[in-house]
Amino acid sequence: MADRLSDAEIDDHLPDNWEQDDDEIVRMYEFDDYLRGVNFAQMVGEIAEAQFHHPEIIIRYSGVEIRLTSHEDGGITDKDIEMAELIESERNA
Ligand SMILES: C[C@H](O)[C@H](O)[C@H]1CNC2=NC(N)=NC(=O)C2=N1
Repeated sequence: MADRLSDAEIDDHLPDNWEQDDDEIVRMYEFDDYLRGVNFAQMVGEIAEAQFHHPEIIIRYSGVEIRLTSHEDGGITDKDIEMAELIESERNA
């Protein structure tokens, strides 16, 4: 079990371009090519499997939305922040 973060802690630790939406953290990654978005979703899935912490991945024509929460802990934890940071690192690699 991980401790849920306070709104202030979340705000302090959210990577740029990520937002809090109730008990999730959310980021939309825009792509001008649908299959680049699909490939990005695959990469996110591989990170999720490695971390054993799984986001909701919504693939749209305009881009890919990533939504993270810690289901077992009932809210946002360090695991979600770490996943967001890992996804950002891969996206910017
Ligand atoms: C049994 C439980 O599903 C697993 O421990 C993992 C799998 N991936 C998970 N992913 C997320 N986002 N939250 C979880 O609580 C979680 N739990």
